[in-house]
Formats: sequence, C-alpha cells, structure tokens
Amino acid sequence: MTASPDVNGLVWEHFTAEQQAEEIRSVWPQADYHGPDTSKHRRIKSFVLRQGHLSKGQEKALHDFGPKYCIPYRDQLLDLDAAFGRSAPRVLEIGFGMGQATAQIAAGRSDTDFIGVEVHTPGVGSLLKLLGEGDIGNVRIVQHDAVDVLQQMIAPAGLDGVHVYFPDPWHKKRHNKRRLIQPAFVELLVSRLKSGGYIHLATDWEDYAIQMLEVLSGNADLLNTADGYAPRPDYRPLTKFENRGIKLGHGVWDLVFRKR
Ligand SMILES: C[S@@+](CC[C@H](N)C(=O)[O-])C[C@H]1O[C@@H](n2cnc3c(N)ncnc32)[C@H](O)[C@@H]1O
Repeated sequence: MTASPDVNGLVWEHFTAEQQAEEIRSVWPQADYHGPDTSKHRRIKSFVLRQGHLSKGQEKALHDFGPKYCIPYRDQLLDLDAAFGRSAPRVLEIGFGMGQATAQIAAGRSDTDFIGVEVHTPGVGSLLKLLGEGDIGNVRIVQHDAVDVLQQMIAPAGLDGVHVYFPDPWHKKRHNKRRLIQPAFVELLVSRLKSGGYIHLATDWEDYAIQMLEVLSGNADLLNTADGYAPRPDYRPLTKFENRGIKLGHGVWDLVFRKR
C-alpha cells in the first residue's frame, strides 16, 4: 500500500490499529470504532476494517455534518420518527461504501427516509460531505456492523425496504462463509420488513448472484418481483464498485423480492 500523509502530516498507514482507532475517535467522538475485534467468540464478520486514508474533506465533513446525520450505535431500538423528524417510508442500506449512490437515490426519493449503515470511516466522511453540501435531509447514518444494527436498533416490521449493493464478494471458496447474503441473515432482514416491503440486492459476481437468487427464493416469506434476475430499477444509479466491476468485464445482476 502506498503511504499517504494523514490530516496532521503523519502517515496513516504507519499507525498501529490502536493509534488509528484513537485518531478516529478524536476527530469523530461518536464513531463506533474501537479497533479490530480480538474477542475469542466473535461472529464471522462480512467485512474487514480497512484503514483507508481519511481525506481532509472527509474529516471536515465528519466534524461539520456528523452531529446532524450520524446516529451512534446503541443496543436499543431506534425511534425512527424522532430521528428523521417525520413519519415516512424507511429504507435501510447496508454497506454504502463512499455513498455516491446513496446520496443520489435519497435526493431523487425525497418522500422516503434512508438509514445508511457502513463500518468504514472514510466512507462515512464521504457520504456526510455529499449530504451536507447537497443539503439532503432524508438520510441518517449508523457506523456499525449492520447485523447488530438490524438486531438491536430496528423494530420488527419497521422497514419498507432494504438495499444491499455490491456487498463484498468474498469470492475465494474458503472466504465464502463471510458473505452477507445467507439464509439466516435474510431471515433477519425479512423480520425487519413490513408486509409488502422489498429487498433489493445487486452484485457483479455471477456465483454470488446465483447464491443470492437461491437464498432469497428459498425464503418462504419472499416473492420474486421478476422471473429470476430483475432489470435495474430506475432509482438505482451505477455505483463505484459496479463501475469497477464493469471495467473488469463483469456482468451485473439485480434482484428485487417483496415480503408477502
Ligand atoms: C464492496 S463495497 C460496496 C460499496 C457500495 N455499495 C458500492 O457499490 O460502491 C461493500 C461495503 O460494505 C461494507 N460492509 C460490509 N459488511 C458490512 C456490515 N456487516 N455492516 C456494515 N457495512 C458493511 C464494507 O465496509 C464496504 O464498504
């Protein structure tokens, strides 16, 4: 990895994990980041925290816009009406990356509220910059593992939709177990959806697309809106990871299922 100077002229990649955690907490005290999970009985995670470079713009956005848009992770139900200051349809997005697609979707669907969940601090900074500068009001961010967020903060039947765009493919056989889209996780998603609510997934890895189709089709509470894969809905722009996949010659598969 090429070393890049951090906000204080130091080199981020030369920090130890604990120093990086401390630095993140110092610029963004509400960040739910405490360094790598070293506990013995940890659940297999769908992500590895990458300590990417935090740009000056992202750091400033964390500071300026974090208090308005970020909701700290808590082991308790989130009052969404209070968080958004209104009652509206609610869509939760898992793993928004740098957040360009999230900001674009939210700007185009102002009648809907979006809860973006991401673990990567530079991504949170990047989305905050887009939201703050674009004055987009219908997004809130929780920086934490989406599994915990769904289990602890979202009430059963609390959501109208879930977006998961280009989740980490974990394409090596021995890493497949880290994939997010598995039967137990989809059961959790379904439990948080209202009747009629939707799950929209997209991937550029064909074998993951096949797995997604099998897992969603195997859930008795879900109905496919298409015959197999779905056409990309108008509201979803191309995402950063999708563009990268397309450049590598990958195909793209969308899936849209509804809860009965
Ligand atoms: C391959 S990237 C895709 C980003 C974006 N959706 C796009 O298409 O450009 C997957 C993202 O999901 C995030 N992620 C993976 N597992 C997660 C989890 N359990 N909770 C929250 N975020 C997660 C990663 O940090 C990463 O930013």
